[in-house]
Amino acid sequence: IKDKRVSRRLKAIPGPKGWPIVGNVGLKPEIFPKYLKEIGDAYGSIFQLQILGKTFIVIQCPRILKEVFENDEQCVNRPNYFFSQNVFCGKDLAFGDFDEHRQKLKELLLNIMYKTPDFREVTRQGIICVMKTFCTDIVKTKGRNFNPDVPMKTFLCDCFQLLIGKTLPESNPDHGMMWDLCDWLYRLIDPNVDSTLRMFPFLRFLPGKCGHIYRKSIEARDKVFRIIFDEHKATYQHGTIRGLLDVCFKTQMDEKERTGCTWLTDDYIKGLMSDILLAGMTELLKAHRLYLLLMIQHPECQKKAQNEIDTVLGMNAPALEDFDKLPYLQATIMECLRYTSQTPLAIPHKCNTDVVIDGYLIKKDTVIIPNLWGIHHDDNTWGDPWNYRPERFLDENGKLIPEDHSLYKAFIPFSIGPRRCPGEKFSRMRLFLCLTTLLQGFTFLPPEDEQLPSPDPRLYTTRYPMYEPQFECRAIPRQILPTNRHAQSCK
Ligand code: HEM
Repeated sequence: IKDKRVSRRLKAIPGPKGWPIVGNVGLKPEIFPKYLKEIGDAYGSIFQLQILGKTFIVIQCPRILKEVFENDEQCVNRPNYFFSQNVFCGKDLAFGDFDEHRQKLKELLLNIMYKTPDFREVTRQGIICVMKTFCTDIVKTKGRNFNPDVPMKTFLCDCFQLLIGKTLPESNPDHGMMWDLCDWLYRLIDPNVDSTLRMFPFLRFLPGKCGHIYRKSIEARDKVFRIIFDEHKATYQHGTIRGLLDVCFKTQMDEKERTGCTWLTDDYIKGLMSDILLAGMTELLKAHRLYLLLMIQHPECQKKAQNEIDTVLGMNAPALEDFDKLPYLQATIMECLRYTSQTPLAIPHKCNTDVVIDGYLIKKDTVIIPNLWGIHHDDNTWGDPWNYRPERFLDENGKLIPEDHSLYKAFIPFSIGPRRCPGEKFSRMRLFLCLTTLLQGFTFLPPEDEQLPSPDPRLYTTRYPMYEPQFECRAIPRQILPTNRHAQSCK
């Protein structure tokens, strides 16, 4: 906004008054989204915080968020992250500015995931195969207490399938290496660690917590790059597509052949691969885990979903064509994503230009925090936001509400705009197939002689990026495991 007169007429963004110089630095970060929601309830659905001279704008209204995020040009960048620059050479998709290369990278990922029929089929077959192993693992627990994270982590390792077209057998000592990488990177992303290293980058070479986390992350990264990336690239044969990495290699080589050089360097491919591991595997793990917890805490919802599955599918394994035939099941998944809001503050955005919203001026380079958690628990929109109630997503005929329904518009677990999650459709497809299969085969019960944690999102320890409660449970087989009408071969 160059014209000073216009800029003066704009309102000042409200927000809590902070201390001189340090600003609102004393915020209680333990349950940060909840705390932000409380500030929003007092100051409005767009407000500002000042922290050490920097302005942060928090938005917790879907309409305003749409206006700000859906414009391709105004708010698609990211704040600086130490880990992105230093672990991924600033070339990963999720934590860098949305420049020309990242736009192409995202388009490439979306094309591979959703527009390549062969790839879709490989993914679908992969899910069906690992589901079989997953169910067998659960049967082995024989109704005793077990931590669902254990089989789930093995089962989600099939993100290998997405990347390289095969899964590493459980017996392979490198089977768990991706979880190692995710664990270390999540510690590094923690704002306390990331901002300390951004301010004092030399700490990464010194003993102490930050340096230790950084070095462990690099070690885990190098192992994954060596075993997945390097080995796969060395065995790539032009024309043969085994998974997402091969599509990237093909694009890289085709462009090199055509023009003599390519923007799609190995660093970009490695960055993309890491995003898929970090964003994909951990988010899916959280979603599956929380869904099971909710089903155990709400046995009436579990029963209703099972009845629907029995009526519609009987003993047949679910297929994607069954999506619309199981509205209640869909509603339980949507309500889980709303209620838990497992990615509570999404990934912060940064304005690439001055933006005027609702009469407020937001200056270029201001960081915008979308409080999805706050949006999903707004009393005015949802009425009873703290109840897990799948029926809210159904109409009077038991059908899923249409996408233009006001509740659907306020339901944004994958965020919105050009930077929305590219894994949305993939995740919804996966959650549908996996959770349907699980409820078809098993009834999930609380553990014996142990307390089940509450699924109430107001109680989560929100050490960023939110580690929800871990728990043990029991699973009782309901019937012989579903017969598979679709998988041709599960090697
Ligand atoms: C239940 C599962 C998931 C949830 C709730 C979720 C949620 C989100 C959210 C809220 C964002 C931030 C969007 C923004 O900045 O406005 C995001 C970004 C992202 N997600 Fe997901 N996600 C899930 C699964 C996945 C999966 C399976 C993949 C991988 C295939 C994935 C890949 C990504 C990537 C690459 C980004 C960064 C996009 C960009 O910066 O342009 N996510 N996700």
